[in-house]
Amino acid sequence: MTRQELIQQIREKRSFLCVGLDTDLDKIPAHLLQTEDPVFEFNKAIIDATKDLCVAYKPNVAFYEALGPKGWESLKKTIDYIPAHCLTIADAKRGDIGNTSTYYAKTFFDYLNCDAVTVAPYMGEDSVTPFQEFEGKWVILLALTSNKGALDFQFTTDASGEELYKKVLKKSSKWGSENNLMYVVGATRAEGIAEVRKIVPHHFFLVPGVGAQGGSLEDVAKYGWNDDCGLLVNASRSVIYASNSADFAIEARKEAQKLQEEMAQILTAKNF
Ligand SMILES: O=c1ccn([C@@H]2O[C@H](COP(=O)(O)O)[C@@H](O)[C@H]2O)c(=O)[nH]1
Repeated sequence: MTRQELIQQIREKRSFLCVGLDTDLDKIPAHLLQTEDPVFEFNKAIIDATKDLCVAYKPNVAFYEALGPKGWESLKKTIDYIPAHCLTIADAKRGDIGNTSTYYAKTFFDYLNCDAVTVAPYMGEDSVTPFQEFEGKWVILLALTSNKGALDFQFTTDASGEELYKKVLKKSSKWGSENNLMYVVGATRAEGIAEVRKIVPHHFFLVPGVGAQGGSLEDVAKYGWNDDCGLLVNASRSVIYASNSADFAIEARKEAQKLQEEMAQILTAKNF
């Protein structure tokens, strides 16, 4: 999906919601465990219930890999099931020496046919650019993460007082363009979102941390907005585990709809 197509979807659906598919066998309704592929059955019901309310889905690969070959099968079936009008993000946080990164990229872009993959920048340019050689695909680079451990490295400063995450942004923004590179910026770091936006005014941000982690959608929009919206706000647990009974998809839809309605108000207030 191109940047223009993504922007068009945001305009039409009045939403910049990404639904996170962190599908956990211990949390899904018990009746699904009797089916051939509980993970896929759960995801299918969530996708059917929310596909008009969101512009992206983000399966977190860890939840699938932990199940071995069966998990990979569920992941592939899920990605194939996501409609083409939604961006498909593999949250895999990969990155290695160049030839290995190429094979990670082949896995997520060629084999699984995802639109985007999350990549960790720690190993530098040659670990990231192999992902960018895939036409029409996106790298979503970890910039300022939502977790407590972000303080361990990302906020450390050099002699000039500049934080590491700012260096990552300045350098990595030269490796791609706003048409193939986005950044992960945590919703739990409202003041940081504004700083990131100053350094990369045109790129899209994937923003986890609204919902279960307590980030504020209002603050994300206040500090992260750009002329093209520039935001994909992810919610995983607060949407997909709204209920663990037979009504789970109905309740997931209600949670997604609350977020979509708040997003529609923001988009309208911004004359978008
Ligand atoms: O900084 C980051 C980067 C990635 N994540 C991922 O996003 C979702 C958030 O799930 P919730 O249930 O909505 O909290 C999850 O897959 C994380 O691994 C993040 O939270 N923060």
